[in-house]
Amino acid sequence: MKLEVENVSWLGVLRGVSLTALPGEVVGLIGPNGSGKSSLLRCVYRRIRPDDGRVLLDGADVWRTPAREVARQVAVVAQDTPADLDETVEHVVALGRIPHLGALGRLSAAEVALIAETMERCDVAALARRPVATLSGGERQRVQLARALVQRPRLLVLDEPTNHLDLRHQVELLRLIRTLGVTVVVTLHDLQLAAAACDRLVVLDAGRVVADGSAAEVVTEKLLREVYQVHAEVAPGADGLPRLFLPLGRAPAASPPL
Ligand SMILES: Nc1ncnc2c1ncn2[C@@H]1O[C@H](COP(=O)(O)OP(=O)(O)OP(=O)(O)O)[C@@H](O)[C@H]1O
Repeated sequence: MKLEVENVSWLGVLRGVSLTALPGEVVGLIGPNGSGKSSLLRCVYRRIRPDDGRVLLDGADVWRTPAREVARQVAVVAQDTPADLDETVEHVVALGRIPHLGALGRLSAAEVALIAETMERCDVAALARRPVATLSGGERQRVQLARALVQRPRLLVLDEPTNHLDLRHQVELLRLIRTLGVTVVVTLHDLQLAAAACDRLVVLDAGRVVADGSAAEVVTEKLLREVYQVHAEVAPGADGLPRLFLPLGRAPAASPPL
């Protein structure tokens, strides 16, 4: 699915934002705290209505499309997804099928199999019978991802999906989203992970797009200095992707103590 954000403004938080995600592209949205990333995602998944501008999914304005139709095509893992704490993991994951259910509201055998397979993929199958309230933050996040994936979306919107995940699960999640073949828009704070995981990066600063391009084009010392106010060294790794060397005030290791 092609996503086009055209000149979107909202409450002074977003100021004329435009971006495009081509079918199957993984687009990373980066920028400092408060720059408008979550607000922009909310406009994309039709949670908030822009004061100006449009969001188009395969050319159709989301606000001229019925909410249920958007819900069938767009899955979201938001930072504020309600947790359904008393429900079991398998119940919460199955909720992802709601936009597709017919009048009887029954899951088909194929849907039950899809739910089981997706729980395996997201490493939550062993937790299936546990109430969500008893899970760790990272486990809950993987449950929300499984719920989004069983929806079989054409556009997947992820707001900081790695923020509770340990290193293994961060790598697995970002690998997984690259294998789905659907369009993905994802916010990430870890610029090195974003560079490795995304086909393209879009940078927001104070509600405006200030850079849009490949990781090598976008993650530069100038960007870190001007947008993040951090003086860091950026050098390409063997794969050509930018590596960040952050000034954390540590001197190089001295000779070992005697
Ligand atoms: N409903 C709202 N009404 C007014 N201001 C809002 C509203 N929602 C968000 N904001 C403000 O808009 C700005 C951008 O918020 P947003 O959550 O989009 O930023 P973000 O880039 O996702 O930040 P973070 O990296 O901290 O998650 C913030 O200053 C926030 O306080």
